[in-house]
Parts: sequence; C-alpha cells; structure tokens
Amino acid sequence: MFASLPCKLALAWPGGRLGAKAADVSLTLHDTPLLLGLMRGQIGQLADAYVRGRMDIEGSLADVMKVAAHLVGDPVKRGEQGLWPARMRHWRSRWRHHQMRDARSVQSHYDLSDEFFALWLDPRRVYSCAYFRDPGMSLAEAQEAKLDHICRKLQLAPGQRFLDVGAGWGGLLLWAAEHYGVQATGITLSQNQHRYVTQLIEERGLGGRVEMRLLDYRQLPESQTFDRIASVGMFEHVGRGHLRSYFARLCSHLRPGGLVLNHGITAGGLRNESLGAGIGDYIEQHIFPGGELVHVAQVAQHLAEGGLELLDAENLRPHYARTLWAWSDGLERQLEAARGLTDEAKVRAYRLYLAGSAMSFEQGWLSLYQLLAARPNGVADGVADGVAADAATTADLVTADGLRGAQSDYRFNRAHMYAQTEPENYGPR
Ligand SMILES: C[S@@+](CC[C@H](N)C(=O)[O-])C[C@H]1O[C@@H](n2cnc3c(N)ncnc32)[C@H](O)[C@@H]1O
Repeated sequence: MFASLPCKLALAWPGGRLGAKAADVSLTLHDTPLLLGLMRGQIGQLADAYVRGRMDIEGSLADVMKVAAHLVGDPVKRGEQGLWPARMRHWRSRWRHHQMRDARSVQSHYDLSDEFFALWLDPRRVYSCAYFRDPGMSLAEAQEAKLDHICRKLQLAPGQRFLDVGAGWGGLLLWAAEHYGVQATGITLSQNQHRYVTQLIEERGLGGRVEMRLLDYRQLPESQTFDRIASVGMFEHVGRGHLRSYFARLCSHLRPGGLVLNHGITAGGLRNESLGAGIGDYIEQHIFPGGELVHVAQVAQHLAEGGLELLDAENLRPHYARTLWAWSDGLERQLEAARGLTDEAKVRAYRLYLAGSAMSFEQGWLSLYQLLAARPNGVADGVADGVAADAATTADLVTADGLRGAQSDYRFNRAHMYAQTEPENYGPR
C-alpha cells in the first residue's frame, strides 16, 4: 500500500510505527481500530476521527489529499451508491426534506459565524464556484467574473424583476442591482445572512429596489413572478426527491419566456450520487446535513419535468477545484483566528472539507454545472401572471447579443481549462 504512494507517508499507532522518517504526511492514530479503516480506504472514517481528536495529521493539505485520493481509488468507477436502492433513496429524500428540517440543517451550516466565513471567502463572501475567466485572476476577481457571467447569461436589463434563490451574503443580488439595474429579491434560510444583507442594502441606499427575505423557496407567494431567476449553490440542499417540484416552482415563478440559471454541484458519475469511502457520511455529519447530489443528466431530466427548456450547459468543474483550494489556503493562513471564532473540532472539520472537496473536483468525483433554461412561451399553467404579450420568444433570447457574447468567452475558457489536464495546473499551488 505504501510503495506506490504519491508522497512520503509516516504512520504511527499505539505501539507501532511505519514509513518514511522525513515524511511529507504523518498520520498518528490514537486508537488501533482506525488501522482497519485506513487499510480499507475509508477516508471519511479517518476524517471523522481527526475531527474528534482520535487522530492527528501533519503535512500540507495538498499532500494529505494526494494520499487520501490514493487510498480511496475511484469511487466513480466503483459505483458506490450506499445501501439504498434508487427508489428508496428517492422516498427517503422526500421524507427527510421538509421546511422545518431544511431550515434547521441550513442554519446549522450558514449561521456558524459570519466572521468565520469571512476569513477565507472573498470580500463579497460569495460561497460558490468562482469563474477564472483569465487564469491569472485572484479569487476576488474570479468571483466578480462569475457574478457577471451569470448576469450576462441571464441577459439582465434595467427594470427586470430578478429573483436570487439562496442569495447567501448578497454577492449576486447586489451585483445585479448595481450593475444591471434590476429590481432584485433575494431569499435565504440563514438568519445571519438575512441580517447582513439587509444592512448592506440599507448602507448602499438600495432600499426601494432590492430586498432580502428570510424565506424558504416553497414559501414564495404563488402569484409572484419574475423575469429572471438565479439559483446559485442552493439546489444541493433541495434533495433528489424534491428536484422535480423545485424546478416546477422556479418555472411557475417565471414569466413565459423568462430565463433561469441553476448553478450547482452534481455527482461526477451516474452511479456515485453518494460519495463512497465514507466521505458522504462525513459531509452529512460535520458539514452539510441534508445535502444531496445527483448527476447532471438527472438534473436535466428534473428540469424538463418541471416544465423548463434547457438552453445551455456549462461545466465549471476545474474552476471549483481552484476556488476550493483558494478557500482552503485562506483558512490555512487564518487557523489561529478561526480557532478564536469557533471550536477546534469545527476548524478541523472545515480544513478537511475544503481540501477534500478541492480534491474531489480535481478527481472528477464531483462536478459543477451552470444550466441556463427558459420557461417556454407555450407553458401557461395559470400560475404566471399573464405577461406573455410582452415576453420574448425563447428563440429571440438564445440569439440575443448578450448570450452570444457570454458564450464566446466561456467556450474559449472551457477549452483552455480542460487543456490543462494535470490537477497541479488548476491553480497556483
Ligand atoms: C452555498 S450558499 C450559496 C449562496 C450564494 N448563492 C452564493 O453563491 O454565494 C446556499 C444558499 O442557499 C440558501 N438555501 C438553502 N436552502 C434553501 C431553501 N430551502 N430556501 C431558501 N434558501 C435556501 C442558504 O440559506 C444559502 O444562502
């Protein structure tokens, strides 16, 4: 097991020691049964042991993750689905996700501490994959490029009614209002985010045009419709059993001919919705309770079943690997400050979550898609507010200059990022 490792590893456990003296990565197990988890490549179990102080890790997280990837092998090829057959997973997800429980899960993550997130996110606190339009961009520049990329794909224009579902700390909401002149509504389940963005709106004098609401997406009044909707890094919280009704809701809140952009994480393969090697359990327990991922093919199906017409799909997987390494490096630089804001177990949990997620995107275990879709003019289900007369046809929208412009630079960028096949090239590490 040690011979073909990508870097030098030292391993110690009660009463034993193995491996290189001058090691890149040292693992100290404080109880012997963890050896079994190590042999079986159960890195989720090891990560849990690290959080609970049953194990210590030394070495750069980049090297630690190289070792972890080696131990796991390829969960995409192994096709791990957990113990539940597809039908059961669907119904389990339906049962698990209801408004009260989702609010609890979401708040347990996002309401940890605004200052903690601010330590390693960019100044706008955008908490989703950035877009490194030019390879030399900083994280802050790449986040702004992402916000603009989304606005251009959606062809935002002054006066349009724009909804941001899962608006976080307001990055896109404020960018769209300030740069594109839209009437913007954001919703979130996080009390901290709601308070923070409401204050920003006031400070910037955007009160009449921008509002942030503390609301579940299922609580938006049925009669409220928008010209444009964005959902960025949010649909991972919805649950596979609710995706169809989630997209149907977005469709019903769009005017006919309106556009929606769904940006989110997908499973890297059709058969690894639940990441193997115990990783999924680790994320569920320590980071995102209730988070669920499906493959983009299934997202496209749910989207169509929800009444939306898919116009364009862009894969940003390499961009998320780079974003996550930037977050991870940011946290590593601020460990002492982080320990002052939350407990040691949380800091440990986030160290492995950020670096481990970066590795998962590098490996292709996870992916990230922006899906641009429209509510076709023909879909009139009584929920929309009858503005079809002024709605452009979908054909008009696809050929409009804005989308063509956005497409030409991202097509180029996609080819550029994929030309760099080695993970080392994802970012300046
Ligand atoms: C990963 S953050 C992304 C935030 C923001 N879009 C960004 O890119 O920075 C996910 C957001 O989704 C929100 N969210 C999750 N489930 C939600 C729900 N059921 N209804 C409304 N918002 C939800 C969270 O409160 C949080 O603001």
